[in-house]
Amino acid sequence: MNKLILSGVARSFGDIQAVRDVSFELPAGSTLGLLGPNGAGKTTTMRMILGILVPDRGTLTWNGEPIDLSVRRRFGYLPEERGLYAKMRVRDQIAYFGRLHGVHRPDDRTRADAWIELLGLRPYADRKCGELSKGNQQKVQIASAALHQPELLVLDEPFSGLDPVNAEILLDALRTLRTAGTTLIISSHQMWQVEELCERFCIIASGTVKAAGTLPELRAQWPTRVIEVEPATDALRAVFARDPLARALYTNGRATLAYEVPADTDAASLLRDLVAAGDVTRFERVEPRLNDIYLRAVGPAA
Ligand SMILES: Nc1ncnc2c1ncn2[C@@H]1O[C@H](COP(=O)(O)OP(=O)(O)OP(=O)(O)O)[C@@H](O)[C@H]1O
Repeated sequence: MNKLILSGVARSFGDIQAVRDVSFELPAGSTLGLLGPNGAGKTTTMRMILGILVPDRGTLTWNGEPIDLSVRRRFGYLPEERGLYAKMRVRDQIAYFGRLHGVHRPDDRTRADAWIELLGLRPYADRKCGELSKGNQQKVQIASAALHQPELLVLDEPFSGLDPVNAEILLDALRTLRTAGTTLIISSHQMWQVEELCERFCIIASGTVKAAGTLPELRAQWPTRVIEVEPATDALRAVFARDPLARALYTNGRATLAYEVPADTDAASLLRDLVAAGDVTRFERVEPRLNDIYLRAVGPAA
């Protein structure tokens, strides 16, 4: 099966160990959310996947081949530091980056126009890139990275700086790529967008993998249960307070109590105790969200 494999990858810069030990496998056609606090080593990992940085240790392969220049030409990259030719016009710029990756004329312009439509850039197509807002420049750069229909598209913080409408437009474009079978690696601090888009997640902190897998796999490793109860009264809070292992979580606009309880808690007897203590309008065992899993996985590194 075609896939990306990172095995024991490490990279330092002088005394700084940016990536200590990262291993994961990503089947071709799937979508990976690469998560981690600032300085975790995400960009360094992405640069090694793209063959821009050489690892000090470990191996990286795409469909069994080492990632050399010929493989790298089939990849696309939105780097963290954005860079466009300020004086070039939007359509020309997107087409130019496509040609650099082997898209011939007139396909370059046809594809550029399709991306301009997809990302809502039509009003800016003939404007110079330097005249566009930061968010629109970012969309131009995403189109430039994707024009040659890369096998693997790596996007470093693609949602940062986009307003909610543009973030939704980008999310739609990425869903289209996903449906077309493009393998996607996305680093982001925007949890709900990553949760919505990605099938797999790799959470790294201090250059090592803290948790990896699909959301059901990550949830299966979650050691406790989360219980939500309404209304949020002191009488119901007091029931949880009797269990020294119960820990209060969020309160959803103060209407809901959410507690983490040990996995072997007897939910039926907990519900009986709550009903005996007060009026319970809702009692639900909820699955932890990606954000909860992230916070637990990165721990003090966050
Ligand atoms: N070229 C470099 N020279 C020296 N140190 C570097 C270099 N690139 C990265 N680092 C250091 O390596 C560590 C990991 O950086 P990296 O950019 O990979 O993290 P990140 O997870 O992408 O962070 P962020 O979310 O803030 O973008 C940091 O301590 C960073 O300062």
